[in-house]
Amino acid sequence: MSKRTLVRGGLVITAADEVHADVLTEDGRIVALAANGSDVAASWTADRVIDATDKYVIPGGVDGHTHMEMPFGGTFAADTFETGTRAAAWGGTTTIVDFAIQSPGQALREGLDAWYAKADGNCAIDYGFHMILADVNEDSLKEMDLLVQEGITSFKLFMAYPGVFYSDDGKILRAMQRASHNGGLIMMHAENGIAIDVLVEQALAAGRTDPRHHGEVRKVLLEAEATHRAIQLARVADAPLYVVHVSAEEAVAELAAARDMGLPVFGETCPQYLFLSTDNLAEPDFEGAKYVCSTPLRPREHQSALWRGLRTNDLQVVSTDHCPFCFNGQKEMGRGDFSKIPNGLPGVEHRMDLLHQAVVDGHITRRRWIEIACASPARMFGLYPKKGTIAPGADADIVIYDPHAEQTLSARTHHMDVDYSVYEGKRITGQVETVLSRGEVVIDGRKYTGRPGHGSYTPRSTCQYLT
Ligand SMILES: NC(=O)NCCC(=O)O
Ligand SMILES: [Zn+2]
Ligand SMILES: [Zn+2]
Repeated sequence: MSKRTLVRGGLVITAADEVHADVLTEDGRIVALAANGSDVAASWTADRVIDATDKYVIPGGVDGHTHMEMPFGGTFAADTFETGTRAAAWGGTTTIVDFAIQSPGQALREGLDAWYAKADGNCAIDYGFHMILADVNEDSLKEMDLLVQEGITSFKLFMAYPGVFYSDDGKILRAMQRASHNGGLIMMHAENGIAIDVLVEQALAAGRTDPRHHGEVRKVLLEAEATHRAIQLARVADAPLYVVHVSAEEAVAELAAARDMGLPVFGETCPQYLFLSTDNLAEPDFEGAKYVCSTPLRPREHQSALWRGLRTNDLQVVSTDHCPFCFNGQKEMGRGDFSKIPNGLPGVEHRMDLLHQAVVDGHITRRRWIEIACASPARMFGLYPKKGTIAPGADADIVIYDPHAEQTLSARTHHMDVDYSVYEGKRITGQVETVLSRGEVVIDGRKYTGRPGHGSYTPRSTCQYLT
C-alpha cells in the first residue's frame, strides 16, 4: 500500500526559488508540487495532511561534516550515531556525512567497515561517509579508487595533528594526484601542525596553560599559510580541493584568490566561527575549554569576512564539524595543559536555526540559507537532487519551519548527548516544527517520532560542482 503525505499551505524555499506551493510525497519521495489553492493541489488526497500555513517548507539540512563517536585525544566524541542523528533530526538536518577513520597502519577498508558497523541500525536520519586518510601509502592510494566506486567520494587529509592524522606535503601531493584520476575530492584540514606544535611546547614551557592559549598558538598566519600551500599542491596535482572549517579572514582571502583564478577550490565554515570568538576561549575558571576546537575560534573581527565569503560564494558550505566532548570528564582532561583538551564542539542540532537567525539578522537571504545548508553540501558531496532540494523525484526530506517561533538554546533543552551548550542562553527567532525523513515523520510538532535504524546509508556520486 502506498503512503502519501501532503504538506499544504507553506512557503516552499529552495536554493533557487520561493513559491507558495503544496508538496505531495509518496513512498518516501516527493512526487509533485502545485500552487497552493490551485485545482491540481485541491484534488490531491493523502493519508496525512500537514498544515504549513505561515510556515516555511524547506529541504532537510545536509550536514557534510560530523564526527559521531570519534576517537580523539584519548577519549571519544560523546554523541553516538544514535544520539547524534536524533539531535540532528530535532534541528532539521536529515542527512549527515560523517568521517570514517583509517588509523595509521590500517587499510582503508578496515576503518570504513568499522564505521559502517557503528552506524548500521542506529541512525535516525540518512548518512554517508567521507574517509580520513591517516596513512597515505601505495596500498591506501589504490584503495581510494575502490572507495570512490563504492560511494565514498571524498577524503580528508590533515596538515595538523602531527603523530595522529598528519600527512606531510609529499603524502598530500600523492593523495591529490590519485584523486585527480579517480574523481575523489580532497578535504583539507589546513593548519601548519608542525609549527603549531613548536608554539604549543613553548607556551606550556612558559606556563601558559589555559584554554585561551589554544587559540593563541594556532595562529591565523598558520591557517592562511596551510590554506595557500594546500591550494598550490592541488594545482600541481590538477585536483579539486575543499578546505574544511575555515575560520580566518586571511584563509578566506586565499580561497577567494584561487577561485578568482578559476581553480576548483571550495571552502566550508561552521556556525562556531560565525557566532563565537576568542572571547569565549578566554572565559575564566577553565570554562574556555568548552570552546576548544581546531581550527580555533578567532577574534570577532574575522566574522565579517566569513559572512562576506558566504555571500560572495568564496565559501560554499556551512557544516557543523560536530565533535562533542562533555565538560565533565572530557574537556577537563586538559586542566593545566590546554594541549590535552579534546578538540571539538557540539553543534549538529543548531545549524539550521543559527543560519535562520543569520537571515533574520540580515547576513544572508533565505535562499542562500537553504543553499549553504542543504543544496550546496548535497552537490559538493554527490547527493543532489536526491538530497538538498524540494522537487519531484527528490527524497521526501522536508522540514516545516516556523520562522516566527522564539527559542533559547540551552543544554537543559538540547538533545545532543553533551553536558553543556556553546550557545547557552542564545535567543533564536525560528524553530523546526515537523521533519520528514524519506516521507517518515521523525519530528512531529516538536515531538520525536523517529527511531534508530530508520536512517539509511547513502552512497554518493562524485562532487557535482566538477561535472
Ligand atoms: N575540529 C575539531 O576540533 N575536532 C574534530 C576533528 C577535526 O575536524 O579536525
Ligand atoms: Zn579538521
Ligand atoms: Zn572535523
